[in-house]
Amino acid sequence: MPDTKLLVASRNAKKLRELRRVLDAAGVVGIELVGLDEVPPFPEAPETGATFEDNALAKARDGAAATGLPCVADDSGIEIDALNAMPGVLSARWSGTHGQDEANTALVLAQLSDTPDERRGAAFVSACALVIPGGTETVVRGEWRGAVARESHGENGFGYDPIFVPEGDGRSAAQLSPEEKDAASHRGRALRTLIPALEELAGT
Ligand SMILES: O=P(O)(O)OP(=O)(O)OP(=O)(O)OC[C@H]1O[C@@H](n2cnc3c(O)ncnc32)[C@H](O)[C@@H]1O
Ligand SMILES: [Mg+2]
Repeated sequence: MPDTKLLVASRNAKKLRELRRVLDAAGVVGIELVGLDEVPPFPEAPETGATFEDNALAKARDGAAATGLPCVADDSGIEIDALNAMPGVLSARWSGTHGQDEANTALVLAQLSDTPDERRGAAFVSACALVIPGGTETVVRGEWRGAVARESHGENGFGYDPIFVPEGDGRSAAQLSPEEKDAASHRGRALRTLIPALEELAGT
């Protein structure tokens, strides 16, 4: 039986690499991951949902509708206690332009410049949606608790990783190896709860 193609609908290359790594590590046999660059371009709804779940579902629905393939998508961000859980769904464009990781982290560090250690709590959140054309829709959430550092450290990962220090670790998320991050991260946690739905999709 040929592998079931699963479209992974993300245009963030570093996030896509993580999505693929976690799904591969999950060892779900019978699934072939397909990237957006392997399918004809299609219009994507703006990410204007109020929640990570709304946005993840919109991205996965768009991908499934445009290609007829089962589609998984992630919407994620950082929720900072001292900013009333912002940037949240605005994480990618917090500094005003989409995907400017350094500008986003610099702005957050400036906003928390006088925030004491005990009030620098934060959590990464990932909502992952799996939409099967003519079939089920599954949305799951993973969270990763930590704190916002006072300066950037580390070269790994992407986005806010250099200023996020996971609970129980003195290093930033950008100082973790990819495997260490996947084992603990919001995205790893969310995707691992999708495994039963993925195994059902693969017919295994
Ligand atoms: O929507 P897609 O195409 O998947 O790509 P994106 O980068 O726009 O992704 P989101 O809309 O989900 O925004 C996620 C933003 O939240 C931040 N973020 C999400 N996951 C992260 C992680 O694991 N480490 C660091 N920052 C993360 C980072 O700034 C991302 O740009
Ligand atoms: Mg996005």
